[in-house]
Amino acid sequence: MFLEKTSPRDRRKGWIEVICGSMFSGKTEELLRRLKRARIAGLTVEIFKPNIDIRYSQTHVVSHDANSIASTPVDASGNIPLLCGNIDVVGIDEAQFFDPNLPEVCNLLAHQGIRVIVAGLDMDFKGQPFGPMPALMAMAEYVTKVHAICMHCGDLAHYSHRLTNNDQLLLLGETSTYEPLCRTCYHKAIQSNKPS
Ligand SMILES: Nc1ncnc2c1ncn2[C@@H]1O[C@H](COP(=O)(O)OP(=O)(O)O)[C@@H](O)[C@H]1O
Ligand SMILES: Cc1cn([C@H]2C[C@H](O)[C@@H](COP(=O)(O)O)O2)c(=O)[nH]c1=O
Ligand SMILES: [Zn+2]
Repeated sequence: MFLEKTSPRDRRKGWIEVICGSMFSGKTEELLRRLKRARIAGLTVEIFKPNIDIRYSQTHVVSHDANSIASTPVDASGNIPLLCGNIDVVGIDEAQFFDPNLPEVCNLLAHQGIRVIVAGLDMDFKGQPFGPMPALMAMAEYVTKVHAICMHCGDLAHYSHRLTNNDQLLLLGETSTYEPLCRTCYHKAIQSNKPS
């Protein structure tokens, strides 16, 4: 389990944490856990998400287990620093949907002494790296990969298999549209979807 760095002599030293994995792997739960602990520690926390993420709520970050925290929806990563005056910790969910500038924005905030915690899908439904996530993972001090349970065999899952024929990258959804699968079951599912 990720434990916060205690830095009594470095209170203004920032860093980046990334929480990544497939859908249903617990990214949002882990983000909420870290943010709630930061608040318990008396730190000021601000939470952002892309404004296209309206799956469960327009204004809150909500996990599949219905845990939630109020957030500010933004349409571009460049708006985040404008809303971060006097903030100790910044949380960002659904980072895969942000523009390519998000890693630089996170770097800027971390250089300013802010702890930045970013959660997002590392791969899209095709198994390809998703949006700004690979760059964020490269730039972060700490990367935590969490895993769901494969819906076909019960092993650890790290793919998000899409259950519909829609080929667009952006398709909001939950259990009726996606299932987490392990490598073996994902490849079997993809092969059986291919026209023969
Ligand atoms: N196949 C699955 N594997 C693991 N958790 C699942 C699965 N299906 C549903 N869940 C639920 O999803 C929760 C995680 O939700 P959440 O943190 O929102 O995930 P993520 O943000 O990674 O999509 C788990 O605590 C569990 O209750
Ligand atoms: C794989 C994949 C997912 N999405 C969408 C589906 C959900 O609305 C979010 C991911 O949410 P979660 O918190 O990780 O469960 O992303 C998408 O648009 N495209 C994809 O390829
Ligand atoms: Zn499996």
